[in-house]
Amino acid sequence: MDTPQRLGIPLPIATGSLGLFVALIVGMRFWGRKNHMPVEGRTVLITGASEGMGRSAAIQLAAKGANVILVARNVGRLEEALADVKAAASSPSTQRFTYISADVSEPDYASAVIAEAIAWNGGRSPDIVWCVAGMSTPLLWTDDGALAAARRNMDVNYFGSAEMSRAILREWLDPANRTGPEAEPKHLIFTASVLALFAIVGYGPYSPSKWALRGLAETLAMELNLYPDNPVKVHVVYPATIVSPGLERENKTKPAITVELEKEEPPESPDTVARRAIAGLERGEFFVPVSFLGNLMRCGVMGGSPRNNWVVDTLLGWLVPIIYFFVLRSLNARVRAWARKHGHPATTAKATSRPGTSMTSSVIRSQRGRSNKVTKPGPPPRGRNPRQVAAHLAAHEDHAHNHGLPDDLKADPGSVFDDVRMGADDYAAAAAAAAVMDTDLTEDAHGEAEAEADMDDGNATGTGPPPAMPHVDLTAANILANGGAGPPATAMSQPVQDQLQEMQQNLAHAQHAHQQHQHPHQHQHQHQHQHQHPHQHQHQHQHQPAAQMGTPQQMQPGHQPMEQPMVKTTEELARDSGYGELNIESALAKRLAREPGQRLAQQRRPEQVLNLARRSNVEALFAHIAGEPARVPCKNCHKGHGPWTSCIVVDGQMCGSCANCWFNASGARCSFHETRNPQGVAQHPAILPATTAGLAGDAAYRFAAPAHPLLQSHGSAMGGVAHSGGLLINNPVLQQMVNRAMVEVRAADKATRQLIQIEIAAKQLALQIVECEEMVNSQEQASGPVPGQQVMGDDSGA
Ligand SMILES: NC(=O)C1=CN([C@@H]2O[C@H](COP(=O)(O)OP(=O)(O)OC[C@H]3O[C@@H](n4cnc5c(N)ncnc54)[C@H](OP(=O)(O)O)[C@@H]3O)[C@@H](O)[C@H]2O)C=CC1
Ligand SMILES: CCCCCCCCCCCCCCCC(=O)[C@@H](N)CO
Repeated sequence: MDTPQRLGIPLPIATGSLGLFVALIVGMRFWGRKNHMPVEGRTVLITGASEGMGRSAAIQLAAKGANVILVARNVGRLEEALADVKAAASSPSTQRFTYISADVSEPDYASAVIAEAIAWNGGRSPDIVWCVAGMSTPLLWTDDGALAAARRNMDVNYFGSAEMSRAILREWLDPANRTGPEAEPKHLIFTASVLALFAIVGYGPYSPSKWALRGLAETLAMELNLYPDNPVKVHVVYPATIVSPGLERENKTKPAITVELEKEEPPESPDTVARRAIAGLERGEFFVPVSFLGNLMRCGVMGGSPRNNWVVDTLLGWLVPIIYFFVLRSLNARVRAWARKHGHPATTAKATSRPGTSMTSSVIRSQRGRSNKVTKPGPPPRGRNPRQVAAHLAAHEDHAHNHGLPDDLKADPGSVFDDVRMGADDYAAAAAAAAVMDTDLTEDAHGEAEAEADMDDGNATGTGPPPAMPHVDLTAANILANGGAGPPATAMSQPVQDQLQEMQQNLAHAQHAHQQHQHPHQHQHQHQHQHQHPHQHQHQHQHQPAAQMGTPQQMQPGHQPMEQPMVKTTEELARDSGYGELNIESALAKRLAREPGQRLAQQRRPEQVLNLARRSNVEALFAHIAGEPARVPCKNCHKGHGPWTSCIVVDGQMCGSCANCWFNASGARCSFHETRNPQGVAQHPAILPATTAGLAGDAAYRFAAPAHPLLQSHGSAMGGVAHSGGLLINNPVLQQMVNRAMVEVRAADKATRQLIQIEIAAKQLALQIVECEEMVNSQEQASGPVPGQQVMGDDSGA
């Protein structure tokens, strides 16, 4: 009775409530003895089964005759746990055990896990799924990293279980898997915490994830009534403190006041908690508390929750407010007393186990490369008043997820991508910080690798390698620009634009074969394409000599074996770009001339004749062909200066300037050059790490062949025009573009890849919409509306 007294509950009330509780529980025993969750011969899948309560549950269920599938990330620990589970089996000859390594915080992890489990289980889904995997990062809400920790806790605790529950329910509830209402129900078990019922200071990053879980579980408890022929029972376990490896980890960031208050609920061993939880599950409870206080808390929050027992729950429910009357007064008084004694939490970081400094260093440590808005300003200077410090921390962190994009857009459209990337960096750093909290503080050798893995998963939510979708830098934007009355096209876009224009014109022509009013230039395209085999296809861009593709021979890489990479040297591409004999004199020019070229040089003003007698201008030309595109163009290129259409840099060359600014001016005006430090180029955040090596023999070209969705969508937009297939794919410019994209994507880290994908998706959407608009417009412009059927007819006739 020590606890209630410390909580300020008068003894009579404490004994009274306990007596009532015990009487009711004892009473319960008489009218509910059936085992509602037999496990013998059933298959149980448990996430978070390699340590702590999950591991104990796995062992105990094995001892009751279950087949068990353990899920966690770390294979070494899974193997150890698996051995323990096997050793506990009641009939080792018939029971089967396995593990699956998976990270529950990965989006879409669960369906693969369930598929693997079903395959292992002879085609049958597990009968019981218990989501135990979880983590906790206790922090005061204004502590550094609390928001990042909250996201991470949500990803693991809530989404980890949410995804799993969805994957298994889609199996269980499949009409094909009907068992009828009388069949033994499946069991879906969530693991929350008493902190989902009763909040205490310091669990801001954690409690909501468990509250969310409860919200989901109760929703499902009702939703499952929709499937009387696929009976499934939902349960939620509400442990209090479990003495587990997880507890050790969370204690490293736990505020001292939290440590103090949670002493009210005595810690239990994982085995005890698992045993009580299984007992509750066998009693058929929805709401599975595993301690006295846990049960009281449960009765205090019932609301519309399913009842374990209407009589007990109702009576205790009446009692709990009276208990809370004392408990809450006591707890809050203690927190206030704590504050009086220890002062503002921000100033007591050093004196206690508060994580202030270590958290900050975690963030810095796990950060890669550039500084960002989370880490840049560093810890607040000492000597500020505590309120300012707290305000600083809070404002600072909120800012990280709160960019004023519209304003930025107004100020400088070119900065949008940069800004978005900064946002992602912030998130990456935040996730990294959380990841470090999650695992890096563990003592074992896995820590580092896990932190890395976690960090990656924070950076990039996608699973597996990114699809082989090239980053079509700028191209789609230019197509868009071309589609509307937009700004003039820039890098690499003109040939693509032309191709698309041709295709659209072909389409238009097919639709309106007798249309008279044609621009001569367009007309020419049409006549050229109309009856030609795609590989003989040749186009003449009179307005764009610099972008000439060279001879028809060069335009037909499709005739080469696909495995053979088509890589030209920079010098060859310079020639292909329309620059004749060049004096290659300087060392840089000589070196670049031999390097694999990345692109054709396209002039902003095609008619302009460049002075290539100047040695550095040849360097600039070669650099433009051989270099890497700057992530964000320099100010000059952004404004449209310089001879060529894109901003290209060569790592460590041209004093850091881009090729355009090197031309004629030796880089003097280039904003990359401002530091006058050649090394600065590679470090400039706007520039990707340059990786020009290794294109020869690169499989890049093979990836060029499977049509990029962008191209496919145009192919299909052709609506059946015969030669749409080979049109774009055989274009060397496109192949260069794909090769370059390969280089860029290989060099990109996960966060950048995600952004690349987002960018692509955004552009594709835009493209689709604009094309759709154009299609509609062109149909309207034609001699009256043309019904779709007729168009098809015309096509097939063409
Ligand atoms: N300890 C406590 O005081 C309390 C804990 N709880 C909850 O009870 C459950 C068990 O806690 P506890 O016994 O402390 O567990 P531990 O923290 O000791 O063990 C966690 C288990 O989950 C696995 N896991 C963690 N993160 C992931 C992930 N991202 N993907 C897959 N598996 C993961 C771990 O393996 P690996 O790291 O290899 O992936 C390990 O097997 C958790 O949900 C926890 O939130 C509730 C109340 C109190
Ligand atoms: C009628 C109700 C009376 C209420 C008394 C309140 C006493 C406070 C006990 C708080 C216990 C906190 C355990 C945290 C477990 C957990 O989930 C973390 N370890 C995270 O892993």
